[in-house]
Amino acid sequence: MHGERMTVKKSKIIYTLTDEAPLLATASFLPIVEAFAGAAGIDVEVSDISLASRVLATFADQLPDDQKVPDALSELGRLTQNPETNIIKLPNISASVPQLKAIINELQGKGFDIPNYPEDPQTDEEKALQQKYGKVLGSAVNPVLREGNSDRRAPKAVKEYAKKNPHSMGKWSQASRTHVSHMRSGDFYSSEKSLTLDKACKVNIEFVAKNGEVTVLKKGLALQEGEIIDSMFMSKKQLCAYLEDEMNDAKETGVMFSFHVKATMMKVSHPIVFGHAVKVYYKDLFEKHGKLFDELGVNPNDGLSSVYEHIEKLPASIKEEILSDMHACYEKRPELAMVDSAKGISNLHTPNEVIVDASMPAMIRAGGKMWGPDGKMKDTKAVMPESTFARIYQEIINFCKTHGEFDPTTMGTVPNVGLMAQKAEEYGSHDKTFEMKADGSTRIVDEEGNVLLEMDVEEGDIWRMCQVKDAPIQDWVKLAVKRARLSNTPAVFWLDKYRPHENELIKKVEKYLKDHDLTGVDIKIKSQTRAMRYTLERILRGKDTISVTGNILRDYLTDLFPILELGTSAKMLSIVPLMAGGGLFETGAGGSAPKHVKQLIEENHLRWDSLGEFLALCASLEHTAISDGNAKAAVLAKTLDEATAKLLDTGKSPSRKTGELDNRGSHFYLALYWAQALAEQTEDEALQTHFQPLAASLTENEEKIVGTLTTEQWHAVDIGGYYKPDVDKVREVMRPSEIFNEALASLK
Ligand SMILES: NC(=O)C1=CN([C@@H]2O[C@H](COP(=O)(O)OP(=O)(O)OC[C@H]3O[C@@H](n4cnc5c(N)ncnc54)[C@H](OP(=O)(O)O)[C@@H]3O)[C@@H](O)[C@H]2O)C=CC1
Ligand SMILES: O=C(O)CCC(=O)C(=O)O
Ligand SMILES: [Mg+2]
Repeated sequence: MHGERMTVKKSKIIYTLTDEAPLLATASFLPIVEAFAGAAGIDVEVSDISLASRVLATFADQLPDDQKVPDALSELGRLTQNPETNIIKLPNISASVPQLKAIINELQGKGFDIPNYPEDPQTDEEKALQQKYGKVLGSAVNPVLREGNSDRRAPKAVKEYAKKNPHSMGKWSQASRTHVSHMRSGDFYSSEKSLTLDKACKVNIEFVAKNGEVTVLKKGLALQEGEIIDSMFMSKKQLCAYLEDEMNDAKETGVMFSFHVKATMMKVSHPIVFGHAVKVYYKDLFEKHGKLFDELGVNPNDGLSSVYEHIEKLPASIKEEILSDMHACYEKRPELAMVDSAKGISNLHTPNEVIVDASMPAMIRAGGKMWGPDGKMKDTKAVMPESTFARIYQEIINFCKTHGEFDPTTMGTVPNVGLMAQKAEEYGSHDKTFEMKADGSTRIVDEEGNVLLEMDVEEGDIWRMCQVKDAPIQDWVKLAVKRARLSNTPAVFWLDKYRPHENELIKKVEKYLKDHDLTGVDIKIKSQTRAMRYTLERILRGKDTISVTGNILRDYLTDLFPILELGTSAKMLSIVPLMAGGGLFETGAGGSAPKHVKQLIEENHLRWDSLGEFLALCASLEHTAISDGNAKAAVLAKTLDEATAKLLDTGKSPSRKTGELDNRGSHFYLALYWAQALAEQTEDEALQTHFQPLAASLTENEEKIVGTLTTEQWHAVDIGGYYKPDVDKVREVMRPSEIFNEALASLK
């Protein structure tokens, strides 16, 4: 033997089941993945990390056996530490409280005996329950799985396609009144303090009241040597004064008001900020009915929807008075940007419908406009209280006003290398974020009693601690150098030396860059506004620039540039090389597109584009080929790449319009082109023979299959639920072509 026989390990890819549009798309695409991957000896295992599954897993101990659900997310989290792990991760809902209440309602209606969410817990039992539900709230999935830094980019074929087939871009006028507003003091940026630990230690987070009484907010937090920690707060007083000023300014100057936060991902701090915006906008309403609202359990952090929800139970006359007082606010306040102007749903309705990473780029792509209450697109004052990152948007708006909108046929591309691993920076601050109950000071104290960081705070301030470990920073610098070298593209670290946290980061970046051979690579460090300006000057000239950023800018920039360059961030390749050696392949850089579900249910058309899934699958197969020595997987990856390019070239991506090719149709074409490419290649004869019958039958039946997939549209369909749709009903809707289904089944 002498090791001559090549041993091929059994390979496995884990495919996640998530929510909304991507879950529906999976019902159609997963059978294709299973059929094709099976030919290379790859098992495709599913892992249900949907919001529904996560809620049910939380209460597994109190559900009957036939309703118990395993804790798939924790298991996946454990697997990220295993070098053999290969996960394809689709976008999932990061739930706000109103969404959590809606899903609890749906699950209870389906016979799952789970408790209501205690919004205002009084007893210890209710407090424990709120904590339990807290684990599924907000961005509860991504931080668990992202045990590596982020590499997001537009693949060459996708960028070329966008250049040849540009999406529409709204016109930017120099007379546009759109601008970004942020706090000038009293925000996290203004108060931030930061340091790098010279030795490992354990710390407590403490609040010291004016009378000297100490409350431990968090106990025994273990920190590593070389870790950067920060302490910062946002002043409630200054935030509310700022919001009042900005609303008055918008009213006086006749510009619309829009509010952009990330209440889903920044699940503790931003709902509070959002709640202040609601209370300030509807100040008269809350002043007059505040006591009643408190009794009813209205929570402004859940948006105006909470007022609507709770006044339902009131007698008609009181309800009408409240609604009339609510409408009176609109007379005094500026127009609000809308989510759905037909239904009167505004930007302040719920905290999850306007999410900054997607909302600002969509506005910039539309020429600086958002929908107004009258259903018309208008200029807006985009309010983003926290100044740390808001300034990049003003910079790009200035640029668009001067140079006009970007031209997708000529503009360069901006890939991103993002610091993300091990819950880096603000992203991991949720369990260290506190709303201050009184005036006093907060401090981070080590076990020897040394105060590491301390600051004075007032009642209502939002204080938080962030941390970033040293190993992820080293890995991030390495990834940046690697991407710069492999793509022969300049890389810019977007770091601001006047921000204490980033000043600490700069020291480490400068140190760790020395570990690499930098000959021939162009690496710079620039403050955020300068980095933005530099990158935009280059984009305009068709030049590419890698942005190397911290976690929040990773999120912002990987929607911003793709939406301008490609029309959507769904077309991004989104790789997370896990630090333990495995691979996490995310599909696109966007979310779960709730609007798409509505169109499917009403008109049986799913406009979700699975290009992100195709790209992730290809990268996952390439990873399998290398890590498992699976040569067939390499052939599958190569042919999938060809099929994806052909799908783009032949215009078989889903259309937005009902009656035209949709998600299901585009999956058919991917399968057809992939089978044809496999049947034609000669690198692996067994695969060639295996796929020839499928290629022949799909080619022969193209018209019939596509006919079924498109003519069935235009009528309402029932999928038996929103958060936990019925599996059989979804299958029926998403896989309507028997001929296609049988052809795939015959491959096994
Ligand atoms: N990786 C993850 O898990 C992420 C999850 N999220 C979560 O997703 C949900 C929705 O977030 P939201 O901010 O609305 O952002 P989305 O990215 O879901 O939606 C914004 C818009 O982008 C377009 N879009 C996104 N993906 C696709 C796709 N595959 N094909 C075609 N168009 C696409 C759609 O435009 P149009 O309607 O014009 O067709 C959509 O309405 C939230 O619960 C959020 O927390 C958000 C980001 C990442
Ligand atoms: O985790 C989330 O809530 C959103 C993640 C996101 O928007 C991103 O990674 O781009
Ligand atoms: Mg994002």
